[in-house]
Amino acid sequence: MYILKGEHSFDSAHFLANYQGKCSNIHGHRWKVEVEVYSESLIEGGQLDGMVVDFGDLKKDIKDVVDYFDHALIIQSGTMRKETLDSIVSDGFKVINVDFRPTAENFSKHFFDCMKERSYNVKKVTVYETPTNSASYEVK
Ligand SMILES: Nc1nc2c(c(=O)[nH]1)N=C([C@H](O)[C@H](O)COP(=O)(O)OP(=O)(O)OP(=O)(O)O)CN2
Ligand SMILES: [Zn+2]
Repeated sequence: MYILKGEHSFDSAHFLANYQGKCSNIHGHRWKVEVEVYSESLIEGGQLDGMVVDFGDLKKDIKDVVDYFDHALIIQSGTMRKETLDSIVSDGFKVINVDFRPTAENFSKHFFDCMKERSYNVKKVTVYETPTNSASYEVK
């Protein structure tokens, strides 16, 4: 099996609601997202001869799905008081509501699904919250 890997990073803030500890506070990360796609065969003929997919196309699609979250405050829907949320939004800050707790684990599944929607055979997605903390979602 052939496996290709691409990565892209984004900077954003989040907090973990209902968490006892410092991560319940709004804080930021440079999240690194690694995406692995697979194929049993290679394209034959033409410009893509000998490739699973052009690295350039893979890179662009990873960047598209990842950059959506760049320089934003990511909030699990329903975990911030409406008044607080309304103030932040009306002051012009970029807020993204997600329907999952914004953990590295949930982001790895989220980006896995995003790349699958773009028709990639996704093998594994790894999300680094810090250089030493990461979570992966993969198919066996
Ligand atoms: N399994 C998970 N555990 C935690 C997650 C997560 O996504 N999955 N996330 C957090 C927090 O978001 C937090 O930012 C991580 O903090 P921490 O583990 O403290 O990491 P640091 O490297 O910043 O720790 P320092 O001790 O400050 O260097 C928590 N857990
Ligand atoms: Zn965090």
